[in-house]
Amino acid sequence: MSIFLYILFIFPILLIFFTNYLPSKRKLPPGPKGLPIIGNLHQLGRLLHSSLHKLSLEHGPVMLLHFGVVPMVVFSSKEAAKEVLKTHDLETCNRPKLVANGLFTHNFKDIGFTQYGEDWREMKKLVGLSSLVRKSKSLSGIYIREEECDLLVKEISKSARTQTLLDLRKALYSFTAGIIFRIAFGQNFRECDYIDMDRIEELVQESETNVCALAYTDFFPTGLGWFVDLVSVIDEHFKIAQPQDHSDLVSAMLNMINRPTNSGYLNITSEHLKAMMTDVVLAGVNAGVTTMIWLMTELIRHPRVPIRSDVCLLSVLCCLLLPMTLKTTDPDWPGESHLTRITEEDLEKVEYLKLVIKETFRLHPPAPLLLPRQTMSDIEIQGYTQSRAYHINTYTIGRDPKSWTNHEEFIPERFSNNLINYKGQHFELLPFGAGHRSCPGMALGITILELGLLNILYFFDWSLPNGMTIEEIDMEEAGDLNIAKKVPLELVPTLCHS
Ligand code: HEM
Repeated sequence: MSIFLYILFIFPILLIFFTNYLPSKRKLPPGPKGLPIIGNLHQLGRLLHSSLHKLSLEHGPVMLLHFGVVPMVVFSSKEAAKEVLKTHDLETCNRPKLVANGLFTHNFKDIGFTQYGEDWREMKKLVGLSSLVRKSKSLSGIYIREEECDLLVKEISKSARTQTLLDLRKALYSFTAGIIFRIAFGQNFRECDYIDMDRIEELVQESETNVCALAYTDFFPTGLGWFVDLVSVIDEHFKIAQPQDHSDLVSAMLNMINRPTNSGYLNITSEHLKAMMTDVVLAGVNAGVTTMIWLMTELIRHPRVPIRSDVCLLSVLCCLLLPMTLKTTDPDWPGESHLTRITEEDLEKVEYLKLVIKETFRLHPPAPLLLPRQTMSDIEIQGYTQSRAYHINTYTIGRDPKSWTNHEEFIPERFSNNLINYKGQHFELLPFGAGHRSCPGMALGITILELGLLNILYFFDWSLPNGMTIEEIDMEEAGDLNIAKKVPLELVPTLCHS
């Protein structure tokens, strides 16, 4: 019995103690002193990125902490991020198996949390390069986005006509989820009764919290029945008798069952499907909506020169440049009989919007710590030996005074005279990460973001509810992986084009 106890409890504790707390020959990064067993957990608040930001100001851009017994290095400078994500890309593209090892998404059958290897490569290809991109670039993808833009504009014009408050997040959520569901799963949630759209936002938040809280339950309840009825989605794909059509993700995955890969056969199971759908909904919908809300909040907070005049200029530019393409008799369409539909080509004409998006990403990266990574072999970063799990704090990097003047201010023009973009080559701005584990949905994510924003800025003027001042806008953050505005952004839209 005592040997059993030793093996089960005492031996692992001693092992952790010796490996983590006793002096090591390696040069380890500095960091706040922790307590036995709980490590630095007592120094971390509700918002992890914000706690790490404060700690890094004290301990430097490479910092070692212990999340309980798990050692974690946090990189908070663009130089460290560059070294780790560029120089050591392949060695550092694994995901750590965190505390609740094995409890993560469907036994690591998803993309985001799975280990580097053949399965991951095949799954990532599916989201990043093949079906999703093909579909999103195809005519049907463009058509889906146009339809969803129309629905968004009509929904908002109802509030504009009655001058009632609108919870912008709700409208943008159904716009974004509408596009992602139709492109990724081939399902229009408005037309099928097995997708509970009213609960989807709530459930996405809930599942994200579960991932982060490392709850000792199954993170994503089996069957995904609470979210989307997977069996119905698959049935629907067979029912439509379209075995040749691999244009959406589910069709493409069904097509991959038992397809040979470089290392034998990739057995796509229903676990893979569930995990992939969870990834796409969590990663694809939330980050975009969060960014649109932060951007609108910042625009409302900055009505003065130079921001205000530039936002006006944006509208003026839109008026001048966007073509009046169609006529409509639709009574719900804002304005008179002309339907000025924003097309995807118009996105190239509104340069200022792109600057505003970059500035929003800088100050409010939707996933400020990216997803955690782990080195696959010992490497040296910024003079320290590194063979541990690590986070990159893009929140701190986006506010680093060495990279940004007036770093706390919202100034989109800072991007007008430089080439910094968010595609993973400039390590001071990493909203999509960089390297092998960067976001495969970036192109689609950006298109949805720009389209949604241009539609709501072009057709409507936005104001705060009666009596509310800019100073009263609450900027508190909430969330775990995805950091959103805590208090809903409720605004009154007014039609501005007829
Ligand atoms: C504005 C929109 C989006 C933002 C800001 C965003 C951001 C991110 C970030 C920061 C990561 C972690 C990257 C890293 O650790 O280096 C990520 C990963 C991921 N994203 Fe996105 N994302 C967006 C849209 C999308 C969309 C539309 C999809 C799919 C339809 C998607 C699918 C994924 C997946 C599957 C991963 C995991 C990749 C891996 O681990 O290999 N994302 N995203």
